[in-house]
Amino acid sequence: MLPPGSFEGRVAVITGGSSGIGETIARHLAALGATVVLLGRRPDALREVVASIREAGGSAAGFAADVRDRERVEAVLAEVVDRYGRIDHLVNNAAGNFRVAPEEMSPNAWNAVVRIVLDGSWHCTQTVGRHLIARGGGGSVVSIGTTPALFGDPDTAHSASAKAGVLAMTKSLAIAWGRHGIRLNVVTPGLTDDTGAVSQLFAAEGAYAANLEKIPVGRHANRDEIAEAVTYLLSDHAGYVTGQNLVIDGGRSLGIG
Ligand SMILES: CCCCCCC/C=C/C(=O)SCCNC(=O)CCNC(=O)[C@H](O)C(C)(C)COP(=O)(O)OP(=O)(O)OC[C@H]1O[C@@H](n2cnc3c(N)ncnc32)[C@H](O)[C@@H]1OP(=O)(O)O
Ligand SMILES: NC(=O)C1=CN([C@@H]2O[C@H](COP(=O)(O)OP(=O)(O)OC[C@H]3O[C@@H](n4cnc5c(N)ncnc54)[C@H](OP(=O)(O)O)[C@@H]3O)[C@@H](O)[C@H]2O)C=CC1
Repeated sequence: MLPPGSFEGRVAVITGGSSGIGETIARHLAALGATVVLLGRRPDALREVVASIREAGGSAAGFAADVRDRERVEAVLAEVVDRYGRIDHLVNNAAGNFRVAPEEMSPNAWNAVVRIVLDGSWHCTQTVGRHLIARGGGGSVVSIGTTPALFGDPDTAHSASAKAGVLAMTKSLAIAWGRHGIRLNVVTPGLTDDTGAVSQLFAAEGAYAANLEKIPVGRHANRDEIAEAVTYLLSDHAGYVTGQNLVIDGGRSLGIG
């Protein structure tokens, strides 16, 4: 969708870039010229994706990091700046989720998800934001949202609450950092094929297919459709767009709100 070379000379950090939607975002950014830096907990998964991006002619590196670990996040991002001289873009994509009734949820279960989604996004965004401000501004951040953050979901209150926090963080920092030329937006996907969310949340026989009847366009999203929206919002073509939430769910949430 974007002209080739749109991200030439740029460095983009993608959390959870070793699988699912994050992996596809990384592939798109690399194909558009960015050096992509992937963060995730599993070194093997990172190695595999980095190798395959390089084989396709892209520039990529992977760093094992749990986004809940502030010290590790800061150390990794400092190493990225040392190695490449800059960070221009951040995609807060890493997330954890599982279905559990709110009255059954343990404190640790709540914390696991909230600390990955909300705290992890904060750690990465504040660290990258400080770098961008120190270098004189510019740059952009996209965080991945979820429709339950907008409308609620009884089975994933931890995730919905954390993602609602990410949306509020995005709007708040868009105001605070607009004067530095830093833009922040959210992309909110509907259910997307070949992702951890589907295997984690729609594992029951027939559950994923049954969801189709609720989607006006009659199909689930594919990962490329989400990645294209993310690359657009990160790019200079979206230079006047900040603090927004782009919902890409085939119309699923229309009529709910
Ligand atoms: C209409 C459209 C709606 C679409 C919504 C889709 C939104 C999608 C959002 C997503 O984020 S999808 C991403 C899916 N991918 C993943 O979840 C991969 C990463 N996940 C994980 O690493 C784990 O699942 C994790 C639990 C989130 C974190 O792993 P960690 O190793 O840190 O935690 P644990 O020690 O395993 O567990 C912590 C705590 O949580 C309890 N717990 C774990 N799973 C469940 C479960 N299925 N049900 C209830 N509780 C669970 C676990 O027991 C621990 O609690 P305590 O036992 O210690 O009290
Ligand atoms: N797929 C869908 O239908 C939808 C997805 N979303 C959102 O899209 C994003 C991607 O989802 P999806 O592709 O399904 O997810 P996946 O489960 O496929 O991928 C999640 C990625 O996040 C990484 N990750 C998880 N926890 C951590 C952590 N603590 N630190 C660092 N990395 C971590 C995982 O790597 P590792 O395990 O190696 O750490 C993995 O690479 C998420 O934000 C999700 O909430 C929103 C709506 C719908």
